[in-house]
Amino acid sequence: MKSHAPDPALLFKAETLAEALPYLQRYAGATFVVKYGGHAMGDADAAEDFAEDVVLLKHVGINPIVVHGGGPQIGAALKAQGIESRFVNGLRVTDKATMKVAEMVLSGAINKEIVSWIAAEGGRAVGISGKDGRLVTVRKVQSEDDLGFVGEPDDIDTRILDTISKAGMIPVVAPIGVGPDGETYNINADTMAGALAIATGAERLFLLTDVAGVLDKDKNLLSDLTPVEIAQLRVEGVITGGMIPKLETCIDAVEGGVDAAVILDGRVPHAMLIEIFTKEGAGTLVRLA
Ligand SMILES: Nc1ncnc2c1ncn2[C@@H]1O[C@H](COP(=O)(O)OP(=O)(O)O)[C@@H](O)[C@H]1O
Ligand SMILES: CC(=O)N[C@@H](CCC(=O)OP(=O)(O)O)C(=O)O
Repeated sequence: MKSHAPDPALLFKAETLAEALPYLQRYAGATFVVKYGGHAMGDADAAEDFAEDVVLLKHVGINPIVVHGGGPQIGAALKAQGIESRFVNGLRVTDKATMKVAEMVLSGAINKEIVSWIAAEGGRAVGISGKDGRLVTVRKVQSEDDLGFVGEPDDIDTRILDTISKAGMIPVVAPIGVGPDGETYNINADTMAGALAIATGAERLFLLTDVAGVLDKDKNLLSDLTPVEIAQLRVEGVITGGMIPKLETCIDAVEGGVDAAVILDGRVPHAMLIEIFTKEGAGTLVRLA
């Protein structure tokens, strides 16, 4: 197990711990929702750094809530079983057989793996999905093509999250919800994280992915964006693919009361701490203005 003593020189760009202290204490009591994407879960070192960061946040009085993805891992498991996957607007068409595999991968494998990483760093995590404690009740996503068991959060009951956080533990949530009649639904992990950030009154939403943040047409990092600027980038065709729903989630979050949403590279060591505790920051920060 690594030491949790923060290295002020490395992490906080401060000369002394005293200089770093105001940064550390600034967010005490706040809730941060951290979405760890399937693409960001690269190697073991990245996972260890991620878990270490989450544990450190808890140590300094922040309530981290982890929401994880697992798209590539679900894809691999489906392929191994000879089940074809199809996406419509970035959402996986989910029939009963696909849902079974997705739940096995998300709730059974990835969720518990993240709980183990956090335990290895000295933290206490509780792995759940949106079904537990009826955390997330969904409505079926309506689309021209029937997407099957794909849901979007309709009603969120945060009591289970509050209970876990207040007990000094870290909730780790798989992007699965319960339908009105108790059926299991697949939810896009970004959407799930955004909805939980709004429902918990989170101060920050972090979306950890596999790029440095939002890049402009010359591939330079855009460090700050407003919803108006995002709309402009979409018109210019600079934002495509998976970045579109990601930024829509950020806009929904900040319009829903989250102070800022940040897209950053989960493969970079301690990217989240650098963003939170240094003046330079990391990734792309989305704010209302
Ligand atoms: N302007 C842009 N800046 C950065 N990434 C972009 C941009 N436009 C599209 N992308 C794509 O969005 C991807 C991130 O979305 P996605 O693959 O859905 O992430 P995740 O699996 O982590 O949720 C990047 O890897 C990149 O290929
Ligand atoms: C409905 C839907 O598409 N659900 C996603 C849930 C996982 C996810 O979103 O994972 P990433 O963040 O790693 O992409 C899926 O089945 O892939």
